[in-house]
Amino acid sequence: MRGMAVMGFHKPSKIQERALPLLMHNPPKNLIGQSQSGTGKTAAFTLNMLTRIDLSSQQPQCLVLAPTRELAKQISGVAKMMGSFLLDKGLAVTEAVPDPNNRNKPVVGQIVVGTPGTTGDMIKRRLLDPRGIKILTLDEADNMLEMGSLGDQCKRVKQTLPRNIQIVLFSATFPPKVLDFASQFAPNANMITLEAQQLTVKGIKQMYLDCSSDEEKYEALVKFYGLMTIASSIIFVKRRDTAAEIERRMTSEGHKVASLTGALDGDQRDEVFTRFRTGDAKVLITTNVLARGIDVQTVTMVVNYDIPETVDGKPDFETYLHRIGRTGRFGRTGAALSFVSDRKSWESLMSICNHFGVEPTKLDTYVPSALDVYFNMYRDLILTLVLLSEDWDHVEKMLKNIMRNARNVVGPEGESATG
Ligand SMILES: Nc1ncnc2c1ncn2[C@@H]1O[C@H](COP(=O)(O)OP(=O)(O)OP(=O)(O)O)[C@@H](O)[C@H]1O
Repeated sequence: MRGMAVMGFHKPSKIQERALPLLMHNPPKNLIGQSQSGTGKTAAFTLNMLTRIDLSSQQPQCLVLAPTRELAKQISGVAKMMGSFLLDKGLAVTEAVPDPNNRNKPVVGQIVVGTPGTTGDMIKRRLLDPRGIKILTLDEADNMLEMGSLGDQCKRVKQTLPRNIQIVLFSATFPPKVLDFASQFAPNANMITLEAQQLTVKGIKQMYLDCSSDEEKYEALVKFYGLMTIASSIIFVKRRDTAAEIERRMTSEGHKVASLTGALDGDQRDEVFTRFRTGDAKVLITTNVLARGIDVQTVTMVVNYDIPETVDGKPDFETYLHRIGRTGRFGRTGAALSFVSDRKSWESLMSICNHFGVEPTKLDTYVPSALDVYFNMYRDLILTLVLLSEDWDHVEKMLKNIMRNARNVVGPEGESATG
């Protein structure tokens, strides 16, 4: 309770209120829990672990698996913060993520948070003793149980754990086909699921820019960032080479950007992500690798530079929801801007918006005069950010920037018109 108070949690969210009694009930029962992005699922499963561990032993007792190192580290950070008043009583939280400097170091600590490949490898090499584990939690569980390497790795890890442990699965999305797997992985579980219509993205202002080519997309993106100062934002692309190209162009325009893709090694990823989390770089360019779970509260804008698609080229509803869920967290405001450049990407976006019952606002890229850039192309965005922002210092800075830009483009009349 003291840990939560320090974190500023004064009352539980809906999912916490529903999940906690089910999770903490004795004898322990499995749980499959679904709730919107950014509603505090991490705190729910962390509290369950902190309540159930035996601090007199350093043996691993709770294992959390997450799809990426960034998310595993974030969860371990939450556990350490929420358990900060237990640290002097022997609480230890350890990460099981790739670390070439500590490849042979045994994992101790009641709570272990890892990625499935590395965790499995450590168990195999007897660096992590699975015999005392009593809770297995999968965050982003639908992704973790998908067919393929993540799903296989999770199953393998589970086979090494004692039987009759509590299994907890959380995600914002559980597509029907994965829900079947999930019920096998966590048998007889209590279920908290959302109806399709409850899974909304309506709290986030959604807009799109219709470009005629890839080149126009680049230009529009760079122009967009040239005019706006956004607190922090994430640009999602499909391919690593697009991320590199955007990074190059934006850097040459003087923006401080960070680019994080699977092409980087672990240390580089940590460094890039820290730059973004601390606000040193305001723009993060990334692929779907960071679409899920990441919680950076200053993110007010998500850009879908490429519309998310499944491997077979269909619109990817779940990924869209997870991506835009990086903003608007825990009731905050946020905006999402998607780029389309041909019929296919436009149809994909419309199909996604239709699926979630939202109508995105079209922003105009036609530039008849410099002033129209402000009043047409950016009107909706400016209004959204100005009207909904909670951070008035940021709004003031943004307005000053808009006025300065207007003056640069059209002279003093721009400033008075913008004013
Ligand atoms: N009871 C609470 N009161 C205030 N803030 C909270 C509370 N619970 C969680 N939060 C905050 O809400 C934010 C989102 O929480 P969290 O990252 O756990 O969301 P999530 O549901 O796991 O989202 P996602 O589906 O994107 O992974 C965090 O910054 C967290 O600190």
